[in-house]
Amino acid sequence: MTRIHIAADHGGYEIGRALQARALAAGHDVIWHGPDALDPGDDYPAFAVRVGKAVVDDQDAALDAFGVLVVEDPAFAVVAANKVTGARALPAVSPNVAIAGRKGVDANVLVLGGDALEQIAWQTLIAFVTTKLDHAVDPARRVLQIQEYESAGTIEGWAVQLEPEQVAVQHD
Ligand SMILES: O=C(CO)[C@H](O)[C@H](O)COP(=O)(O)O
Repeated sequence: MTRIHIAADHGGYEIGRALQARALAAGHDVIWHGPDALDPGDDYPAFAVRVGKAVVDDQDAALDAFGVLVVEDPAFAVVAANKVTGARALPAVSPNVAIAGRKGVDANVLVLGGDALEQIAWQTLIAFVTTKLDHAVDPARRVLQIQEYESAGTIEGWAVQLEPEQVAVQHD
């Protein structure tokens, strides 16, 4: 069962709640990170950081977890979520964009726009949580380089070299 941490600010509240309901109905372990009700004055950074941190904590504990944020302009919340060490948030307007983000950079937080059609947003979410990082040296090495900078503060050290046998075994 995939755990989905989800939140929305006032720019995406309705779609956020709709996606929460659909994910629950589909059998996922869904955790809503707020707000409790539509608040036209709320601010996205707290939701973005909460969701990013919850996902990273779960992934560090080897849980299958993803984050979903729904806001008016996804780019802003992407910036906030990516301040969490270990978060790799990206905006996606379609399943294909979500799939590319999962395959290319092992993205773990999906940021959707509140003006998205519910059905497209749902298909994008499902594509995101069911696609894996490409089992290839290049994307794996690049994710390791990002992680190297996050943890060591350098971008040219231990993670630059990666041989094919060092890529983690893919589990389907
Ligand atoms: O897009 C957003 C975050 O990424 C917010 O939903 C947006 O900034 C809200 O702005 P406003 O209060 O002006 O409606």
